[in-house]
Amino acid sequence: MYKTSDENFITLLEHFSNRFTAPKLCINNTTDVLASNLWSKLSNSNQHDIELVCENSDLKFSTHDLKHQGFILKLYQLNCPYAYLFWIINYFKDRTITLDYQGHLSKQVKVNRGTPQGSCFGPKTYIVNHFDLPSIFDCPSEVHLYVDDLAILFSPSIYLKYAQQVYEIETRINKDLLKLANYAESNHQPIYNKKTDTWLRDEDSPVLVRLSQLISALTNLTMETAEEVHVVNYGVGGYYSPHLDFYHKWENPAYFRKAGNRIATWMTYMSDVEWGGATVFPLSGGHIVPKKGSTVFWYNLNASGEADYRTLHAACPVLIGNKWVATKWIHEHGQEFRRRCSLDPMV
Ligand SMILES: O=C(O)CCC(=O)C(=O)O
Ligand SMILES: [Fe+2]
Repeated sequence: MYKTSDENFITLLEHFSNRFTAPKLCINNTTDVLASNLWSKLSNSNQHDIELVCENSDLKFSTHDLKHQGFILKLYQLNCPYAYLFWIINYFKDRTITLDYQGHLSKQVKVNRGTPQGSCFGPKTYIVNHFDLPSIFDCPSEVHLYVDDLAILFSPSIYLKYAQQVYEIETRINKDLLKLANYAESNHQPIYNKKTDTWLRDEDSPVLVRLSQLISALTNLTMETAEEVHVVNYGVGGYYSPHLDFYHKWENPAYFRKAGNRIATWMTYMSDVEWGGATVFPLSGGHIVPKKGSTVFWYNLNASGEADYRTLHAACPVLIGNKWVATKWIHEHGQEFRRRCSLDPMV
């Protein structure tokens, strides 16, 4: 286990004594569209910080998300000598970042989290910041910490002998995840116990065009009115509460005029999840364990266009690993000759 001895900080000081200039981040392999989006977001707002650059990153527990304020507090709690503390406060103070896209420099963006890319300050701050994390959990048999993730392993010898046990396990898991959230809060660390997401348009990559073609071929539904691909990432503790994918007309009539309701959901798991993260359908009693490359497809509406409430579903918390899904919501308009209507509301 890491100890914050003077020696470690002296090493840190040596490494960083020459590094007071603002780091420059180059975006490579970025399409013009993405870069100009990024560019306009940056120039239209002074709210954005380094988070914007890392918006698709899953390194939620890494030092990218290390808030400087929280880190300083932690060092203080660890009785870090004042001389080093002040040096580090100074090091983070007024740090800015400039994006370089093909020689075009953005204006400077204030950085209040993360450590410069490639610096050895990163791993060290990570260790200092998280070294006491495993101790907060009561229940798990093991907690593993990685630079980019955390794994909470619950007792491997749980056999479901009686129904009550399910409730007990759930209570234990929830208790520990709550502690994790509180820990994150007091360390000024964001914990993404919901999900992080982004949307990908067909224009972004030929792969997405092929995906749309594949979905259309397999479902016999048109993708003309479908939504962009919704990519979602869940870290440890990440979940999605029970919900329905379709909308009700009274919620947003304009939405319905455009393409109709979400007739069907196509969801591809882009990763395996070591433990947890299943998609559950509580009303129909089914659950799907994520498996990289596999897909779930279901109709949200009956053939009459009526909402099918049996499609209520949720994503269980991830306990070990990381979960990635890509979802395509397919709409009603254009399916008239592809999925025949029925007058029977139950069909
Ligand atoms: O991640 C999952 O398993 C479910 C995701 C989902 O239901 C949604 O994004 O609407
Ligand atoms: Fe959903």
